[in-house]
Amino acid sequence: VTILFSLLTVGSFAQKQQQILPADQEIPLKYGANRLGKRSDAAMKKFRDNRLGAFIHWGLYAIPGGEWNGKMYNGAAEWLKSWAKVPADEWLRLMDQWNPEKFNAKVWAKMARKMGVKYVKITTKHHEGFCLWPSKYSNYTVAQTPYKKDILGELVKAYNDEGIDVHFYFSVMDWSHPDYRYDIKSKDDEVAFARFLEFTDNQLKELATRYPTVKDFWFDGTWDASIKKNGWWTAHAEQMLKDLLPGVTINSRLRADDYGKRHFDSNGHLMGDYESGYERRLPDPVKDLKVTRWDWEACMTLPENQWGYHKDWSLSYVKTPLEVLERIVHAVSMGGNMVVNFGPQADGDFRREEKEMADAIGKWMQQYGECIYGCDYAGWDKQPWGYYTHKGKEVYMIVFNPPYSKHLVVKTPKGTKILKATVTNGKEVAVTETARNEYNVDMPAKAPEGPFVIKLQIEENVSSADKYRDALT
Ligand SMILES: C[C@@H]1O/C(=N\OC(=O)Nc2ccccc2)[C@@H](O)[C@H](O)[C@@H]1O
Repeated sequence: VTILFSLLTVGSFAQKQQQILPADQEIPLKYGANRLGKRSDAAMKKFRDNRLGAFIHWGLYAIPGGEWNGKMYNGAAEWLKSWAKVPADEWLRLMDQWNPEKFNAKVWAKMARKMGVKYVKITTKHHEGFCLWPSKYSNYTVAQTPYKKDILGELVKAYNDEGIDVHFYFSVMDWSHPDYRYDIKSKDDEVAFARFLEFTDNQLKELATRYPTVKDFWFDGTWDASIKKNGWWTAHAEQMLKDLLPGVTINSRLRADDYGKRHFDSNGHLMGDYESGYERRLPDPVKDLKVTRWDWEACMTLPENQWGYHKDWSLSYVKTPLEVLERIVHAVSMGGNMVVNFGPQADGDFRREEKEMADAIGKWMQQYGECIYGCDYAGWDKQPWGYYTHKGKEVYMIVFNPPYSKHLVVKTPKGTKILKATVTNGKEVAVTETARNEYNVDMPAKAPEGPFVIKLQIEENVSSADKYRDALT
């Protein structure tokens, strides 16, 4: 009882605090974190340096687009089967209508390149169980639709040809499979779920071998008790993919440890290669600086919560391109990646709002992308005018809120001096030291129309004669 109590206490403590327990208090885990700290290999560096990605949520749900039997549901469109309580066999009959006549993988890839994304995460199979590839382990795939062809294969080739990395979204929870269980409550459940995990292994091996250029697996649909009670399998799935595809990255959402703890194990260590809990939310730039200790990737939707295509976006607020841009910069400023979602229409084209957003982001990234790609957390105190990112000997100021004072207050860490400040077009702006490690960086005389970047040349570990006297309070 004591051991169980202490485990539960540790577990809940770690869950709330994600605190790293002193090594001598750590509990032994067979299926906990395989590694402490960030991965430092080239494949993870590429994942991190990419910084900006796009999500593609595309499946049968795009056909009804949030409406079933004449009733509009304002929940996430890719969950319509659940909201409308549609039986699996009836839902999967949507396959007879799957024939995206406007689909052109090359057009999608060019749109992604113009937006400036360095990787695209594609839903190979969402909760509904419909596979965008001709899986030989399921009857619910593109091969059994009027379209017939391997959509996933076409997309992998088209994106890779544009120099864009491809990541696979994979939902473990599969509403089409008779052996899926939400919980394990009997021997029968155990036997059925074992068959289900074998089916899942087969599909993962199939994806890894058919599409060996895939760089990442983003697991989803892993929150049910059935998975949490099979933490061993989540560790096995990660290792199986890493054996098949050396360098591949795996998100934390796959993992559950010996006690069902997800993302961070019972000792508070991150499982997988990057945290994937920031979905439609971001860490606070002052209160949540703990996230800078590990790799993480956020993902976001344009509406409040629509991943798959929904025909009526008037049901919630739709973010402007500027609001999308600020979230991208916010994530990178805290050492994270940002993945912006697209929910293609059933015909294979994109809705106007998504095309306009991609175009606007692409224009900004073309001019200022150097403050995003390959950049990281600068470690400087957040200021109201915007965000910092850091690369090599440079710190970038990304200005979203220009002040009436016409100068931008910058507080540098102890021993760090600002040598020069230039606007991206090369023009210098004045830098005035106002106090110890405090500066006013002037706004450019003609402030750009929208968010812009000032590049700071810095010198670190400078010990200068301290000309400032602190008040003797
Ligand atoms: C990216 C999204 O991922 C999902 N679910 O994610 C979560 O449940 N996310 C979550 C839940 C609790 C905490 C943090 C994130 C899916 O159900 C949804 O359709 C979409 O594919």
